[in-house]
Amino acid sequence: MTHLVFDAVTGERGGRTLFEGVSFALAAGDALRVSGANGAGKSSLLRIAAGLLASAGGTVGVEGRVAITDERLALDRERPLVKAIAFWAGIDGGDVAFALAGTGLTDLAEVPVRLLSTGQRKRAALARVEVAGALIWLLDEPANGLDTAGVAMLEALIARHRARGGIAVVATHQPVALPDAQELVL
Ligand SMILES: Nc1ncnc2c1ncn2[C@@H]1O[C@H](COP(=O)(O)OP(=O)(O)OP(=O)(O)O)[C@@H](O)[C@H]1O
Repeated sequence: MTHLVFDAVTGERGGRTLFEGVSFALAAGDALRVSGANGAGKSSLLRIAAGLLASAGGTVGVEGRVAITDERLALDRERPLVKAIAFWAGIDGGDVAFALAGTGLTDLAEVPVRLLSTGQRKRAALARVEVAGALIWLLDEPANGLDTAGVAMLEALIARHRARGGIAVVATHQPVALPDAQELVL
């Protein structure tokens, strides 16, 4: 069964302890909101969950494929958006049209990634996560740069992901509605 479990996890960066004793258990359909001051370690926690950074203590249990978004956009800047997303669909097998529609980007399909606005780039990052078909979404400040409609789109996307058995971990300073989410303050 899909799950993401932290048991007394310690996060360190550059020899400095950012957090310790962090525990939570997420199963299919669950969400976790991670908040905390700048530098508290939210991004580091997501990177530990993704297996990109080693924890300095405790155990992490992951069952299911993981997709992470951070400030970098893992899309080819020179390609039209639809082709850049399709590159990942080619690897991961997702539905490009569905991902673009779900993020409100259908009309921008032919625009090169480098010409997208800040909010459109944020939407494109979500389309890339959607197309990855992963069950565990790790979203780092996904609402930054999104307008009101964009935040509503994000909320709907996460709700749909959870309804089909996905897990969402959302590190955010913004008010993003995550019904029945667990809360973690670092
Ligand atoms: N590669 C690294 N080497 C050493 N220290 C790092 C490295 N990356 C991040 N840090 C430090 O780790 C701390 C936590 O960073 P992190 O990005 O996880 O925090 P955050 O809670 O996501 O912050 P923000 O709200 O500003 O995005 C910061 O003090 C940062 O300077």
